[in-house]
Amino acid sequence: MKKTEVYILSGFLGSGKTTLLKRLLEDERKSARKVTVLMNELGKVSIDSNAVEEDVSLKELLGGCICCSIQDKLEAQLQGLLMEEKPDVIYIETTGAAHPVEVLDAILSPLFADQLNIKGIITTVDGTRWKDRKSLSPQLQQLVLEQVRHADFIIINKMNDLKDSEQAAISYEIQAVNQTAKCLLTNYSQVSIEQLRSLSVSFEKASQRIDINLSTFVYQFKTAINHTRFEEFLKELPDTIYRIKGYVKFDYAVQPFLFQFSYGMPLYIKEEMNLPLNLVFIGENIDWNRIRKQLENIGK
Ligand SMILES: Nc1nc2c(ncn2[C@@H]2O[C@H](COP(=O)(O)OP(=O)(O)OP(=O)(O)O)[C@@H](O)[C@H]2O)c(=O)[nH]1
Repeated sequence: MKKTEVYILSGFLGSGKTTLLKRLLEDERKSARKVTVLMNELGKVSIDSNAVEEDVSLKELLGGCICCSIQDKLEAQLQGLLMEEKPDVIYIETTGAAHPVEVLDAILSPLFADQLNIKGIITTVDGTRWKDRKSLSPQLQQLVLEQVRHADFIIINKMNDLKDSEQAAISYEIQAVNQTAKCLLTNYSQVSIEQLRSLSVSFEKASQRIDINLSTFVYQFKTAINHTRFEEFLKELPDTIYRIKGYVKFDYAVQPFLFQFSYGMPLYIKEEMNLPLNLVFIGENIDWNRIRKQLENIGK
C-alpha cells in the first residue's frame, strides 16, 4: 500500500509558515498529487485558511493547539482522511506555539502509523527574531530552540532584513543547535517541494539510523505478552525515549489495553475493542534494532 507523505510545518509565530505553505501548494498544483492541508490555529476562527485554494482539501483544527487540547480530534480527522480521501500528501501547519515533539506525538496514532510516511519537520525561523530572541521569555526562547533542534529542514527567513555578517552568524548559531538538518537562508520561504521531498531524513529511514535527532519506530506484537516482562523492558529503556503509545494484550486478560508512556510513567486503560497491537515509539538517538530485538524476546 502506498503511504501518505506527511510534512509538519513548524516555526515560531510570524516566521513564515503560511508563506511556505502557499509556495508548496503552488508547486503541488503543477503535479497531479492529491493534497490535504491540516491547519491548526489557537483561535476559534481561522485566519490563514484563505491561503489555501479551493481545489485543495483543507481541514481546520481550531480552538487549541494540536499538541495539547485537540489531539483526539486530530486523530479522528486523520483517520477519516486516510479512509475517505487517501491523499498522496498531507501538510500540517502547526501553531507557532507548538512543540514539534508533541505535534509528532499527536499525529502518530497506533491506529494508522503504518499508513503514513512522515517525511519530517520543517521549521521556519525569522532571522531577526532569532537574533533578538533573548528579548523573549525564557519559555518562548526554549520553544524557539526546540523547534530548531528537532527540525529536519530549517528555513531561515527574512534574510534581506539582515546584514551579511548577521546572516553568517545566525546560520552558524542555528547549525550549532542542529547539525543534521539541512539549512537554507531565504526570503519569503523560497523553497521548492523537490528540495523537501529529497529530505533524506524520512522517519522511515530514521528508524535504521542512530545519528539523528528525533525518530519514530512502530512495532506490532503478534500475541498476548507477559506483563512483568514488559514492565522490566520499560524500566531498562533509555530516557531519550520520550513517548510510547499503542495497544498491548497481556496473557491474563481477554481484552487489550491502551498503553501510554511518557517521562518513564506507564499507563494502561482497558480497551473494549480488539485493535491491531501497534506500539508507536518516539525517541532521540535510539538504536531501534536493539529495541525491536528486546520486543521480539518478550513476544516469544
Ligand atoms: N520582510 C519579510 N517578510 C516576510 C518574509 N517571509 C514572510 N514574511 C511576512 O511575515 C508575515 C508572517 O508570515 P506568515 O507566513 O504568515 O507567518 P506564520 O509563521 O504563518 O505566522 P503565524 O500564523 O502567526 O504563526 C507575513 O506578513 C509575511 O508576508 C520574508 O522573508 N521577509
